[in-house]
Amino acid sequence: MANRPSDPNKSTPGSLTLAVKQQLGQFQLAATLDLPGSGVTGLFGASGSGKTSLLRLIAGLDKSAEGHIYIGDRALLDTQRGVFIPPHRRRIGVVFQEARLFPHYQVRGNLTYGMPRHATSRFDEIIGLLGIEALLERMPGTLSGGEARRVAIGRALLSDPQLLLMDEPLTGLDGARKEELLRYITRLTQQVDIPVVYVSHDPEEISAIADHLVLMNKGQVQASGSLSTLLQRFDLTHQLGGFDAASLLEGEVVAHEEAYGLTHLALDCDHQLVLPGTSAPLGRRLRVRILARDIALALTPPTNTSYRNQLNATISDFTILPEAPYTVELRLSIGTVALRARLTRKSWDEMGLKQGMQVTALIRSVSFNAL
Ligand SMILES: Nc1ncnc2c1ncn2[C@@H]1O[C@H](COP(=O)(O)OP(=O)(O)OP(=O)(O)O)[C@@H](O)[C@H]1O
Repeated sequence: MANRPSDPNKSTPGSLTLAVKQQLGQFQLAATLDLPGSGVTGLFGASGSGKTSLLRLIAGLDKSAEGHIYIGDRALLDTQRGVFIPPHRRRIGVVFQEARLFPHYQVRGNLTYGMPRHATSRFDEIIGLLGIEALLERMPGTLSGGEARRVAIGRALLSDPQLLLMDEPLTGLDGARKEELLRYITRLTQQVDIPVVYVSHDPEEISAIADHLVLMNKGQVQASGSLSTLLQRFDLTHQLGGFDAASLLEGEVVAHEEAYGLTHLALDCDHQLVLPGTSAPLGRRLRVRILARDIALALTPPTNTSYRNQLNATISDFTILPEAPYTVELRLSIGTVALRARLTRKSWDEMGLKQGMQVTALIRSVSFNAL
């Protein structure tokens, strides 16, 4: 079990530390975690892996666990010391799959319910970030699903929490509403300095929002670390999306080709990517996602191709996973940046590829998904 932060000087303010055990019928949750005190942690795992159960324990909605949960050096639960802080005193904001608004209060009343006086100054900023200014006098029953969730997020934030928990907040929304709400949530998490634990079983959603990833499997924490690092791990390929194994790259917008609708992104090394045009201003940092299966390799830089991205790369590692014996999983390094790729075993053999070889990674610009 993880150590309790007994020395307050050693615990990071706001960081969540827990080691809990709970029996739920046949299911046993046994989770040990130490999360960063800022940014977004994606809590990811198959259906029934224990994500919601863990979130309920953190929020204090379930009393039947043993162990401890701390935020910094503040105990929320410590069964050895007989500590259980009730949910309303934990200073944790919770957003569930459904909005759970009070039906007889206007949106404004829902937002200000439970808002401490010192949070009043944040009201305008938060409703602005969530784009709900025009909804304040409406009744919850008249809101769309996406609007109601934005109000629920606003209410959770205005309760002045030290931690925000979100349990699949996009569930049940259609494609366009989902994207819109994801954009609001991403913007919010970038501007509001409160750590967020975000539960989802959608790899793309997690890639868009999370900095840190916790992978749950059968009630246990299988892996915890920075999202981009865990995405590079071959052994987690299956759990992290399988066929959709991807890499996250981050860079700075350095040029727009208006006439062709293309944007140039400088990676953290000497390389540039060309992607579909974005409205991001020059100098803005952008995160892009690229699927392993969208990368092709050539032994020498080809001429006359339609690939807009031709990057000098080194094969840093490779493996053949038992569940996919006819494909080769590769890790490429492009300067300091790591990139996952996947080839058929036949291409690997015919090209005579080996670890340490220099190759050219070919990527069509349309394959990049700006997040
Ligand atoms: N009160 C309970 N009694 C018995 N079993 C329970 C109880 N609560 C949860 N479980 C079981 O614990 C397991 C984990 O459930 P949990 O809802 O935490 O999973 P999850 O990862 O959030 O899944 P999903 O992605 O489907 O929401 C499931 O097998 C569930 O049936």
